[in-house]
Amino acid sequence: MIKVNDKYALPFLTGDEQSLNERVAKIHKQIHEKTGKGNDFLGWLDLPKTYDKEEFSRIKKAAQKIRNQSQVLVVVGIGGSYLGAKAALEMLNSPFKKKGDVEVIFVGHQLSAQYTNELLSYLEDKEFSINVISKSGTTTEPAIAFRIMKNYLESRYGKVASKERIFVTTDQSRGALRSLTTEEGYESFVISDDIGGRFSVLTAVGLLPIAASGVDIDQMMQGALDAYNHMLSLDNEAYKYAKLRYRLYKSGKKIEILVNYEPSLSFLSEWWKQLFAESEGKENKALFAASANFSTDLHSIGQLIQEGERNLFETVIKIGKTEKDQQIPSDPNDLDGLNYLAGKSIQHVNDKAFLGTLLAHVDGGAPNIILEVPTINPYYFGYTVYFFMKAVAMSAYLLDVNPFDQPGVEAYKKNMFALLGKKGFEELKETLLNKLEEK
Ligand SMILES: O=P(O)(O)OC[C@H]1O[C@](O)(CO)[C@@H](O)[C@@H]1O
Repeated sequence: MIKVNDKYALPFLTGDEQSLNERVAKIHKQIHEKTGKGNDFLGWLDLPKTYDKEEFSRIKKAAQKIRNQSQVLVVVGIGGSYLGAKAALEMLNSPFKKKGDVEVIFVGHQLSAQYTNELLSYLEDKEFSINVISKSGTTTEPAIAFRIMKNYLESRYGKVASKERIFVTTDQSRGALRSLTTEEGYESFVISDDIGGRFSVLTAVGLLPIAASGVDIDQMMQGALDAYNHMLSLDNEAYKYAKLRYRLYKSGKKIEILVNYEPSLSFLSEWWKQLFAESEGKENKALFAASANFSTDLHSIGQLIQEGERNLFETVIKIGKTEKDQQIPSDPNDLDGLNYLAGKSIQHVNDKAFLGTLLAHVDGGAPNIILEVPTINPYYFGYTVYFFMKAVAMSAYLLDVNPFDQPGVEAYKKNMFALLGKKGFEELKETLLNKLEEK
């Protein structure tokens, strides 16, 4: 299980814990009785127990089909329809491509012409399939990418054979992607109405690309189920984390940096950023969700964490033990002076880097919350994502905002549509053009 170590955060805390505990108890009831703000988006809460087993086995079959017919799986999606799968793949697969592996490549998570063009060239001599993921089916970035990828796929395999290579994950009945799927007869999977994008990694949204890459999704769901059970009662580690970050926020901290000491966790942090920032960042509230990869970033933003404005704290994901380790060899000449480490492992050095940094940053006035995760495997991916989802629900409710909407994301979209000349946005276009011309 994940343990929250608060030893290095407690000295920085102010505020009355008793009254906070009473609020937490009330919110816990609200979450489980589904009576709080946005309560129609709590489908993720019981999912590890109630997920559709029939669809789950269909996902595994589709993943196998993709593995049989493709060298590359192109996954089209953005935000919650991208980050969860990306986080799992980075965390659980080797950073170096192995012969025979299905390579999963994402597109539609930005609007880069260069990237899209390079991808098309890369696919030229490879067998590939597409998994397009969009709950709304209308998000501009993936919609454009899918149109381009589908065109290219059909030019390669023909329209009929392409149908065997397109896998759609979208809403059950609404949206452009659902209509297209029904019309073309693509194999499809459902994102249920009561699960928002950033809470969807344990649905087909995450499961299909993750399974296609060869990761054991049974283990992943087992981890999520255990987390679900460990976090059913009021006294749980997710709420402990939520309370700590809330109290740090209330004592004046404005930035939370999620820190890891394993590069394979860097996209878990990207997933976490969306989860916390979209859930909490509203009504002029919330901690800024940032991330850092150590020891890499100790040689860049480490200086600021140590001595910059004291408006931040760190939440460190500490992995107990990695599956693989590497010994440092002895050298007869010892010109680099490293023989004092000969026979020691890199893991050992990394552990000392963690401890040294922890003490230095805490001494420098940066509180540290430590999340102790035993190891990196599919089980702990499932466990960790459920832990964070439960934590963010509590944390956002403590801020008294709706954890499950994201109204602010529409602002850039509207402006972009207007500037692109989309029908219905003519007036806004005028206003924007005037603004751009103002000196
Ligand atoms: O799956 P969709 O509907 O394409 O949305 C993708 C992402 O866009 C957002 O709605 C924000 O625009 C996210 O919440 C979501 O994860």
